[in-house]
Order: sequence, then C-alpha cells, then structure tokens
Amino acid sequence: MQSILVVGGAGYIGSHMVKYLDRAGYRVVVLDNLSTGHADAVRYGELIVGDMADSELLDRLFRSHRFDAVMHFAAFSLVGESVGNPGKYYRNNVANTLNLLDAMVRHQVRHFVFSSTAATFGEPQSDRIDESHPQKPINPYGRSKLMVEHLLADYDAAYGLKSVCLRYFNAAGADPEGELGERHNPETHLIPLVLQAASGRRSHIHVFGTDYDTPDGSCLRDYIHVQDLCSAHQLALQWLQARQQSQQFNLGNGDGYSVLDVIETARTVTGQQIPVLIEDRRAGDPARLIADATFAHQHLGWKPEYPALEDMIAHAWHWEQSI
Ligand SMILES: NC(=O)c1ccc[n+]([C@@H]2O[C@H](COP(=O)([O-])OP(=O)(O)OC[C@H]3O[C@@H](n4cnc5c(N)ncnc54)[C@H](O)[C@@H]3O)[C@@H](O)[C@H]2O)c1
Ligand SMILES: O=c1ccn([C@@H]2O[C@H](COP(=O)(O)OP(=O)(O)O[C@H]3O[C@H](CO)[C@@H](O)[C@H](O)[C@H]3O)[C@@H](O)[C@H]2O)c(=O)[nH]1
Repeated sequence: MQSILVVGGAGYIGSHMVKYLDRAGYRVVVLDNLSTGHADAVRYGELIVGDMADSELLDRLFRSHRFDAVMHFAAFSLVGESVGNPGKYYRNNVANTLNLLDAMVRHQVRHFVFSSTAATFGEPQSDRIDESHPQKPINPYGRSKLMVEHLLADYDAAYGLKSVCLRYFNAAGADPEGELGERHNPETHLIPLVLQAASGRRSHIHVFGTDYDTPDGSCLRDYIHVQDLCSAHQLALQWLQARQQSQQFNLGNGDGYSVLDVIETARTVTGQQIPVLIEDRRAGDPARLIADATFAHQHLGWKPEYPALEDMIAHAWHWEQSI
C-alpha cells in the first residue's frame, strides 16, 4: 500500500483529495496547521496538526513514515489579499514550500505533486491557455506559485526531485456524496458566496466589475469540479511514478463562465432570488482565464466527470444547505 503525505489536507481541495486517495487504496497522512482548514474535514487517514515551516516536525514525520510521495495543497490563495499583503504570500507559499522540499531531499522522498494555478499566467494572450502560454502573473499570489514552479525545476536538476505542477483554473463544487465541501472563513470565492446569498445567509452578492472586455462585462473563469481535480491528481501521481519526469499540466474544462452567468445558473439550480450589487473591479483580477487542458487529456488520460457548471453548483448547494 502506498503512503502519501498530503500537506494542506484539511483545506477545501486537500480534504477531497484525502477522501479520494483513501477510497483508491492509499494510506494518507495529513499535515495541516489549520490556518484556513478544519480538523473535522479530515475524515480519512491521520491528521498531524503542524506547520510546514517547522523543520524539526518535518524531520520527525519523514523519519516515522516512509512516504512514497507528497501532495502539496498548503498555501494562501486569495488574489485580492495577496496584492495588499504580499509578504504573507511569499513567506508561506515560497519560503515554507522550500522548507518542505528541503525536508523531502533530506529524507529522499522524490515525488511531489504541486497545486499551481492559472494565476501564474496573468492576462491571457490567447482565448484558451495551454502549457506553452507565457507565464506573466499580475498579482503576488500568482508570482509566488510561479516561483515554486521555477524552484521545482532547479530541485529536479540538482537533487532528482521529480514533480508535477497542476495548474488549476477555478476549483468549484463539493463532494458528490455530500460529506465534504468548501468552508472558508471569511469566504471570498464566488460560488459559495452566491449560494450563501441564495440561502439567505447573505443579503446579496457583489459583482466586482462589469466593465471588462468580455461579452457581459464581468470576468470569465473556467470552473472545474473539485472531484475532477482529485482524479487528475491521482493520474498525475501515477504518471510521475511511471515516467520519472517532471511536468506541468493545465486543468480546466475549457469553458468560460462570467460572474453574471454563475449567478444566473445558481438562480436556476436553487430556485432562489439572488440579489446583485455591482461594485468596482477587485485588484489583481484578470478579465478572463480559460484553460486548454488537451495535454492533460492526452497524456494523463484525464476525463472530467462533472464538466457542467450546473453540477458543480448543485453539489455546492447541497453542501451549503447541510452546514
Ligand atoms: N481554490 C481554487 O480555486 C484554487 C485554484 C488554483 C489553485 N489552488 C491552490 O490549491 C491549493 C488548495 O486550495 P484550497 O482552496 O483548498 O485552499 P484552502 O485554504 O482551503 O486549503 C489550504 C490548506 O493548507 C493549510 N495550510 C496553509 N499554510 C500552511 C502551512 N504553513 N503549514 C501547514 N498547513 C498549511 C490550511 O490550513 C488549509 O487547510 C492551494 O495551494 C491553492 O493555491 C486553488
Ligand atoms: O463576491 C465576489 C467574489 C468574486 N467575484 C468575481 O468572481 C470571479 C472569481 O473569483 P474567485 O471565486 O474569488 O476566484 P479567483 O479570484 O478567480 O481565484 C481562484 O481561482 C484561481 C485560478 O483561476 C486560483 O488560483 C485562486 O486560488 C482561486 O481563489 C472573479 O472575477 C471575481 O472578481 C465577484 O464578482 N464577487
């Protein structure tokens, strides 16, 4: 049985990954400092509460377990916040990740799956973004993730640490079985906020900008179901172990939905009024981010199970009503 260390496994995407790995027959250990995650989101495997900045803890952890690979979800990940507080992002996302990688090198764990992001690309120069698209991030969050991509290339060359960087577009939805979902506090992501407005937990949803160069003036994003991210991670790990080659993959569905499209779809799914207030643009937001994930389809054999925005919103709505 393979043993995987999931760093950040108490968070939104990480907790779904832990369940997915457990179901797929892996042994899972989670390291999480619970800064944005929840202990009760770790329903499977073992939770160790601690910080990846703590080298002594990492040494103990790597000594007491024989990990076949590390999946790394731990980061701060809010675009707007990163513009106002860049040090927080570079410290946790870059310096602390470096600490984790150094521990892996010390303990000779050679396979690493990294949560990168569409935010490493910046303003797109083509309708859909594939792996050859230039990476020119326009906010500190995107730059922090791109720095890790660069240092992973250097750690492969120097120490033979092989990695897969998965550049997710906008993660959405919840566990189709209803056991897990997105629970950020404060919440800043569009879909959970829209659903809080639908359930009456909020009076309305703000739309950040309707003057972008897009069909309805609001930003376009490519939403990907969290469960489909999980399947991509497992395939990427298998690919890495078979090929022993570092690689980057973009993960999205290739469809751009505007903020107003998301609100309209949520009205249909929930049957609720969702009052809207138009606001100024939010700092650091690119107008459109849409993936070309052909490479992941071809090389990983990845096929999203829930590509429809309606399904993502329906699963998130089920979760919203259960909490
Ligand atoms: N949510 C998205 O749409 C999206 C899109 C692209 C990339 N990503 C990336 O995916 C990853 C997971 O995102 P998420 O939405 O699940 O975020 P999240 O905030 O829900 O989860 C992150 C987890 O990491 C933990 N953590 C943070 N710093 C830590 C540290 N120093 N030591 C130990 N644990 C720490 C947090 O407590 C939390 O449980 C992040 O790296 C994020 O940048 C997310
Ligand atoms: O109350 C809100 C919240 C968001 N938005 C807009 O909705 C879109 C999506 O925003 P959000 O859900 O906050 O996600 P992003 O800022 O696009 O970032 C997500 O998606 C990125 C990849 O595309 C990841 O890297 C980030 O970690 C993840 O937070 C953006 O245009 C926002 O301006 C609103 O209009 N009103």
